[in-house]
Amino acid sequence: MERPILEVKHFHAWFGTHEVVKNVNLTLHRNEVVAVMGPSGCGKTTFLRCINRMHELTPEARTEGQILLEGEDIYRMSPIMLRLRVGMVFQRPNPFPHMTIYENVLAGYLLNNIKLSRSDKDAIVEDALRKAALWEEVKNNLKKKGTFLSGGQQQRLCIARAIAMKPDLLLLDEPTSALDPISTAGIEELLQELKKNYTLIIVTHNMQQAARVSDETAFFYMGELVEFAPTRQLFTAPKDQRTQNYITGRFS
Ligand SMILES: Nc1ncnc2c1ncn2[C@@H]1O[C@H](COP(=O)(O)OP(=O)(O)OP(=O)(O)O)[C@@H](O)[C@H]1O
Repeated sequence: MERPILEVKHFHAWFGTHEVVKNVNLTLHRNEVVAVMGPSGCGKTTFLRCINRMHELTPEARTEGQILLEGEDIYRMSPIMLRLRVGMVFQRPNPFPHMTIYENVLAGYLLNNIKLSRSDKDAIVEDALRKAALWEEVKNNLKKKGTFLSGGQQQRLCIARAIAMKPDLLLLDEPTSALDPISTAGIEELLQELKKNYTLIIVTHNMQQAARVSDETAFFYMGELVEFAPTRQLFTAPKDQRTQNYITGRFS
């Protein structure tokens, strides 16, 4: 069997003395969509931010344990190199306002001073925008600012920006929570396409969304990974009472 893309081993995260991720163990394989679900404040975003080492940017934040990306300990890599391999899409679409659509897609290269020929740039921009299902809508407006797009289009632009770097792993933190239902459906459809080429971890509050888009679901409660299972199994036959309580709406 091929090596897992991500292995999380006895992993903890703190803000000061407050432990918000508690002894998480998890193994992820390629070309899967994994949903991370759980009540507000249970540590979903913090966990995601540990995977690309953004957590440590907060003063007083610390971690313990291991996260291996293709067998390599991410806490022994340079955070900059790691973030080239682990893309992130945030809750609110955040294209760079001073950049054109074209430059936004290439932002990871531009900001890291990675030199490319004009033809390479054109090819990367077209490929990433096609994969993000945005090319047809913007191909004649590449010199316009990214902020001129609708919210759903801006989020697809942010996805294009992340996949332009050809990441091993794409992290999405509630990527549809600021979008209307039609844009949300568009992004969910896109996730199914993206999984052919990428491994995705999506934090979501929305159980229906987790059920629709993911192959596996991780249920967090008060910092603990309570249950990690194929999505259908987790929703139809949860093993833990806390998962059962959550999916039947006994707490939110
Ligand atoms: N910058 C911070 N400094 C201190 N504590 C924080 C910080 N960010 C989050 N926390 C705390 O860490 C815990 C986990 O927060 P986190 O945002 O990871 O949860 P979440 O499950 O993603 O919540 P939500 O679904 O509401 O976004 C919470 O108790 C929160 O108050």
